[in-house]
Amino acid sequence: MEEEEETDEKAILEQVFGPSSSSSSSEEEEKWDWVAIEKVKGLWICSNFLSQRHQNHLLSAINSHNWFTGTGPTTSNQAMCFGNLPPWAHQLSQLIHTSSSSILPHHLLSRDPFFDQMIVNMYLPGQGICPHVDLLRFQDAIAILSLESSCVMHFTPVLAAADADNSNASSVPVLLNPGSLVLLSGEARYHWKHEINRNPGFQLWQGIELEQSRRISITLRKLCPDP
Ligand SMILES: O=C(O)CCC(=O)C(=O)O
Ligand SMILES: [Fe+2]
Repeated sequence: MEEEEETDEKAILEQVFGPSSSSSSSEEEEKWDWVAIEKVKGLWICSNFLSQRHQNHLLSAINSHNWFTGTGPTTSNQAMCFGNLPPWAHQLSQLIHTSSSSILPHHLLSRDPFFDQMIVNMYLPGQGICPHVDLLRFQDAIAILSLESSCVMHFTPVLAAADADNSNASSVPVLLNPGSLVLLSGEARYHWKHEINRNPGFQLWQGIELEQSRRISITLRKLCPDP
């Protein structure tokens, strides 16, 4: 990483999460190890996007909205924001922008705001999301931050999806651990479906079934301009 980028990174992290205390400074040294998922062009994962302290900070910001604290059958498991994001989400968006400056094409990085729509999803063990391509009302470059519980997200080519055997064979698993950020752009965003199946037996990573607890995800996207 260039020296200037490192300074940027530190400044934004401090702006978002406050200055790091010396006791936790070694844990705070996030280097943003972006890994390209080879089989899915435009799919990137950064497993160490947020330290534990930074994850806790975000979780308390989310909890302060009381989105998921209701009881009974009408309890919501999703919160959506359009346009004006809460300050913590706006800052997270800036952090994602800085961190992805060497990955995303310039025409995506130069848009302002970078993201203007957010969904926060809360999944209990066993709950996931069916295979889908995100709606075309959203532009390219979608970011998903994971908190609390790990899960495996599967990517399947849109064209293979109709043929069950073929789609299983070409499905690409990606581990989303807490604190990780996944970026979908280009082919990964438009030509691959993504899915999280948390039914018993499906959350396998390297042959071992993941232990599940509540999972929270923050999805950030940018709306297309009105036609
Ligand atoms: O919760 C996640 O990790 C994925 C959410 C998602 O794919 C969506 O909201 O379109
Ligand atoms: Fe999605």
